[in-house]
Amino acid sequence: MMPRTVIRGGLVITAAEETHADVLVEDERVVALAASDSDVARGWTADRTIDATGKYVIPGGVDPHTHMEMPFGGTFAADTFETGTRAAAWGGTTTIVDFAIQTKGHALREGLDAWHLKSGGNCAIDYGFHMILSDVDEGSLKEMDLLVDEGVTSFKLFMAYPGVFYSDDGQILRAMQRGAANGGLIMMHAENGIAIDVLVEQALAEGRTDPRYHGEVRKALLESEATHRAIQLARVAGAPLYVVHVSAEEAVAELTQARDKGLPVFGETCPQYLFLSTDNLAEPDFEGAKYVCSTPLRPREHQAALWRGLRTNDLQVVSTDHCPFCFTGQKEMGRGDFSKIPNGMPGVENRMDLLHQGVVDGHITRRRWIEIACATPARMFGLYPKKGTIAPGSDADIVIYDPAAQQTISAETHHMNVDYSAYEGKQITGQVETVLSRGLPVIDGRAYTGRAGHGRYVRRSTCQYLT
Ligand SMILES: NC(=O)NCCC(=O)O
Ligand SMILES: [Zn+2]
Ligand SMILES: [Zn+2]
Repeated sequence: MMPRTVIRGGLVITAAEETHADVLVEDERVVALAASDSDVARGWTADRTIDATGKYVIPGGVDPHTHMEMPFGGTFAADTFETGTRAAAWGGTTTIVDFAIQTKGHALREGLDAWHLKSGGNCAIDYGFHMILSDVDEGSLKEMDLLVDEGVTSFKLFMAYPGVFYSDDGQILRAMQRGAANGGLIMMHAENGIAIDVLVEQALAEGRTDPRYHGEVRKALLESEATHRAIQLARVAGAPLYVVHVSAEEAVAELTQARDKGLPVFGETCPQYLFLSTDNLAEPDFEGAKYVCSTPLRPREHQAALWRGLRTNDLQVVSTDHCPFCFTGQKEMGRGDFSKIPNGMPGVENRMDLLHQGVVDGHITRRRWIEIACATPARMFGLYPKKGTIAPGSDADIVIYDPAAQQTISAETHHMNVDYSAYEGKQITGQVETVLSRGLPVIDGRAYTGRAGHGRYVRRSTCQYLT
């Protein structure tokens, strides 16, 4: 007999509906939902019953943008697949899609194999990969086809970071054309890196070396210019486009304009852009380094445009871009030169809670919370309905969420392998109570009960958001 779990009495929230329903889980899957007061639900027997009275029963979060152990800026992101996926589970995320990296001059396959080695047997929750293209040439274009067939169905390109990940417009166009043919979705880091490097050089030459200048040189106009250019290139290629970590109001406007034309252009933002600002980058005593990421944090006024974009579906997804570097020893590499601060921020544990706070604050509805954090990321990256919803046949990736719990975010209590929290002291209404990953309790009444190696690699299908 397969182990059976019944979750009773909660409010089941999916992107499509909210219902008072009991959920029957058999082994790794959801097998049925039935109204909590129905004879059908009452008739279910189970090995375990979870009482969700007064709680939300929501799909596990799908975070489609993380960088565990990423080599970047002369160091490595501080979370391993083991620590990072455990922290994700604590925060109610049950699937991540991380980025395997092609090293310049090397095959995509080499990069993908390396990421499988790092992650295999170490993850607490399920995971997939996108591929970062650092070297678009005939060889890597051909390899894209093979990767799509293997479930790596999305490819990130960079208009930023010349000499590291940067691709020029010709390379971008070629990759987009290939994506249009093989179904691979192009994800774009849209910032004009060539112009930014000029401004970095000028700032440093004038002695403007503090973390806040990271935000000043990476101008909103250079994000919107690159976003515009990426959209036009995608149109020429006849390819859909997904713009990652959108932070500038002007970039949202580019996406809105494209979508108003009916173009298949999508945008993602991250909690740091919704809750933090250049005020954080300007914190004294080099504390601003904690908030250095790219695209950068923007002045507070941009936040309203991002929330609006999430409401109007001009932005479809909220990921974390989790790329943690410790303040001590890592962020400190950039004392006296902001351009040497490793770019990236921690957040994989905080996303579901911060977005729930967005519900409490009236920015989005409960269903929209689930849509942007679970269902649409799953659809966008070919994981739906296995992930991102609670329905018969879906993986039993389920979170029991207490909407009334009060918590204070802190590095003292978080589970990410990083020595600070970007949201230190922030009060949140709502907290994850129990998390099932394919039926297995990985967080059980706020205790960790998962294990490294439970998480499986997921082969993804191509983007389902258009269909
Ligand atoms: N975002 C960031 O600052 N670091 C991670 C790499 C990237 O996504 O560009
Ligand atoms: Zn990026
Ligand atoms: Zn990233």
